[in-house]
Amino acid sequence: MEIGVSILNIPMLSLADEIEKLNKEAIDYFHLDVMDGHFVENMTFGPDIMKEIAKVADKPLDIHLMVDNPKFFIEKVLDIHPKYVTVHYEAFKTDKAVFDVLEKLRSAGILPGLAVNPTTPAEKIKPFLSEVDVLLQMTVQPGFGGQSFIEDTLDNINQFASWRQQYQYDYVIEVDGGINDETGKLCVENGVDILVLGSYLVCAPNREQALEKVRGVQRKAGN
Ligand SMILES: O=C(CO)[C@@H](O)[C@H](O)COP(=O)(O)O
Repeated sequence: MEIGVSILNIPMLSLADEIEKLNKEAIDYFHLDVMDGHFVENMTFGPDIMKEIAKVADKPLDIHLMVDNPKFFIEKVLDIHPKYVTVHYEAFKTDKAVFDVLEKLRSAGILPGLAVNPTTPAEKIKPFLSEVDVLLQMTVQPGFGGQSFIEDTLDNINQFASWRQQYQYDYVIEVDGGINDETGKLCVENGVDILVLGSYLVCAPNREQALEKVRGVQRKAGN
């Protein structure tokens, strides 16, 4: 099990300091939520800020594009070499457009991811599973941090885990939204590999303890 930290709930003006602090914590990725105010009703940052983040972050970047026009952003982040770039299934009008963008990422040396909103049935994602390295199941409606985990999303998670086994796919399953030690445990028990921690970690009075709680639970479960 790996841990990404979503920086969405960090005040923008303290981003550099907070990233420096988070560099010292036992996390595996910085999860960057890019929002354009169209695909979701919130706006965050664009390529220039991500380039600044890349200069201070010493963990791999996991970019989550909650935008209508992912191609625009992809072109502009190639030179910061993120590990993953994840686009939303719901942002595309045709399956071909989804395949094209996943291929574009792979040919640029970036591991392609597909994100799924809580209400999107797993069946819709099935055609793309052989082409993705990360399957990001949103466990809240995307747009804002601090929401509660939607338990119904466990159905999709189970389905993705079972198809992975059945068809020998090798994508990792990531969850994002409302993740804490308890919901994280539930997710890992259902086949999740990467937990994105947002407000649970960023707003914790003691981040090390908060992380230890999540890692401790997983250790007991043997993951
Ligand atoms: O992408 C999103 C929300 O759209 C997430 O990354 C949240 O930022 C996670 O924050 P918490 O729900 O854990 O507070």
